[in-house]
Amino acid sequence: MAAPNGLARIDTTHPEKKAAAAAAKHENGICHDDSSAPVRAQNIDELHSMQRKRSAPTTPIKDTGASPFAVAVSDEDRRKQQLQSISASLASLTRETGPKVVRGDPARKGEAAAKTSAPAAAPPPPQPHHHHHHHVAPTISVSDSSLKFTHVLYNLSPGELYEQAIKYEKGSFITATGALATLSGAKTGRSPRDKRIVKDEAAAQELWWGKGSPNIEMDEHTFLTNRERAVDYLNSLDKVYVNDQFLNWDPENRIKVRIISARAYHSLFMHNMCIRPTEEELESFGTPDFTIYNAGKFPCNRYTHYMTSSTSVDINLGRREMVILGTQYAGEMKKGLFGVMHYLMPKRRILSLHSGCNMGRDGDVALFFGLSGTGKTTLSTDHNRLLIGDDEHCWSDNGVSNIEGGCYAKCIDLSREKEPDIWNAIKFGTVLENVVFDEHTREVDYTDKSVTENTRAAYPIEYIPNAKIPCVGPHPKNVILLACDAFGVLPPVSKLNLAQTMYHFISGYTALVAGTEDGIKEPQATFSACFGAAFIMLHPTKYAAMLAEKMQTYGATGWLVNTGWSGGRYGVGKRIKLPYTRKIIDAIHSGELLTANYQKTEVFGLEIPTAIEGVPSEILDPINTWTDKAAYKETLLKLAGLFGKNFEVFASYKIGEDSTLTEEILAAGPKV
Ligand SMILES: Nc1ncnc2c1ncn2[C@@H]1O[C@H](COP(=O)(O)OP(=O)(O)OP(=O)(O)O)[C@@H](O)[C@H]1O
Ligand SMILES: O=C([O-])CC(=O)C(=O)O
Ligand SMILES: [Ca+2]
Ligand SMILES: [Mn+2]
Repeated sequence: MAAPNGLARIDTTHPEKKAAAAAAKHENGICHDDSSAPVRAQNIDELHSMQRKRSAPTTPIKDTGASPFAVAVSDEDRRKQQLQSISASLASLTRETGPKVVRGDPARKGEAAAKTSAPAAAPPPPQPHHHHHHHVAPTISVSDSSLKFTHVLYNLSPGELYEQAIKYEKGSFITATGALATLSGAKTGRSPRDKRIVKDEAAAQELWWGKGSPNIEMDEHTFLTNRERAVDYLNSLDKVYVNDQFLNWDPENRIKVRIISARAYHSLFMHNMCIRPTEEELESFGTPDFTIYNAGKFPCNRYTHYMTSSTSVDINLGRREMVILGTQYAGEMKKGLFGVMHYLMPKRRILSLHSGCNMGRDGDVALFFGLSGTGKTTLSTDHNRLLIGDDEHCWSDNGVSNIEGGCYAKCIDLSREKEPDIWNAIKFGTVLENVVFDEHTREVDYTDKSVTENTRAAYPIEYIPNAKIPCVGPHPKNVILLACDAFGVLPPVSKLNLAQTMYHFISGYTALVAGTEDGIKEPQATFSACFGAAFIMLHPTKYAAMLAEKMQTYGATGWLVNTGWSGGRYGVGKRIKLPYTRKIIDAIHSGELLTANYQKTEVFGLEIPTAIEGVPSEILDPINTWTDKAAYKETLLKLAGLFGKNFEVFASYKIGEDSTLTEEILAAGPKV
């Protein structure tokens, strides 16, 4: 119906005639797009309200006990209980009641919010007190904060969190593949030097303190000061995000966690990283076992005792709480909870592990230990195997279980070819931290380190196509210790006996390359006990003894894999090609390496295979790849010296009940 000048003609036909004409056309078997019925809304507001269907009301809580007096709780009562529980979490310790909390976005006035307003909550539940302070907190029953409502955005969906982030948080964008690009602010890695643990009587006895320990003490009063600062900050906001989720896929040892945060970015990160409850599980969630107050946008007060910077990450095991001030790096929450698991699980005789974990189709499980950036996520995400988890696991009498519900992959230099499963997981729902992208196309440039080298993607584990859900498996067959050796002298793979496995597990060697830990930019040899000294709570020998016992009981084999330099040290040689490392790992899984021929290296006394399918044999012994043999020997001895020096502090400890094993472990180190 084009006019002679080529422009569409304005149609002046009466709508009724038009409908009749359309019907006639339809009869001819031709359907035109002007034939659909018009929208039924009377105005734009009504149209908009039609777009969003109200979520179906959740079913009442079913009483699981067999009590004949059990009464079903109504949806309204359940919501009220939830809000009261959140108000109790947010309660100031110096006022009588928690804040008035209300569900919903303050920007959506007059909608759901007004209807669900909760009465001010009951005082917070009594907490175990280990100390008596001479400081008696004043009771302020009336304050401005008790006059205002705190809006609670409770367990929002990724779509809702995207909208919140994009609307309210600068630096939030949707990338070309649908991920949410975010900025974590000034901190782009964890701040281990700003971590504090409350040293109450129980903690003083149970935890590892002193030289080498990551646990820097704080007193209860200082913790409460920081907690109050965080709670007051959170309550001063228009709205807070609350996540109620789980940790640990082992149903008998599941922990309920609540995360209260100021940013949609943090809420989406934890939505991805923790285990997501079903509707039903959420209904009976009740009181959390552990609560995080993430006030990371707000600094700590440097005049507060124990504060050495404006960042403070404080864990109080007695109160089962963690407070974050002065850092918005989201990994702090995930690793804070990991520390808590390192305390709670060993109490139940369960070993917590900083490791990745996957399983072959025949049920053979492998653990991948290693410090940050050594390849836990990269190597446990293996297209030929089922992924149980990439970073945090438990090993109990029943087998292994993932602690988390998501993965946290490094993205620097990420490529579709080398890491296809991680590449494809970066889609809608995934949080992409600190990456750089094209302003217009929104294509991410994974090689760009302008913001940080520690760029990260956090995605739910089911974004990996061969994830094993539920994330549990049988006892491990192989225990792979990953080290990224920037000195280039450790062999690409060695088979370890039990004593050597323990020696290297306790040593926890790598050379940090990227800045996961704030402040570290240049490569540097690092020893971190149990491949995670920053997260362990007890003395390393406690975890080592448990690992030795489990490996012995279940007949697991230990391996040391160098995912670092070959052909010379950092600056001279190159990082071992990922496809070669994958071939090595394949040969461990398949059993090929168990029956290979071995030779023993000097100094470290490591058993190295002479050939591996798909790997050039000359790289298997590092000396072959160095042109300067004298420099090789010198570097080898230097590293051996560093190992020896690091191990000195462990020489006086006994590992397990078995003193023979302890002696064997001490003898399993390099000979200088
Ligand atoms: N030969 C190799 N083996 C393993 N990873 C390699 C190798 N060469 C390069 N890489 C790169 O090293 C990085 C390993 O990071 P990965 O995310 O697996 O660390 P991680 O051990 O999971 O650390 P974190 O505990 O911090 O999450 C990836 O960016 C990977 O592409
Ligand atoms: O915790 C982080 O920031 C990332 C990580 O997995 C680690 O450092 O081990
Ligand atoms: Ca990882
Ligand atoms: Mn990690």
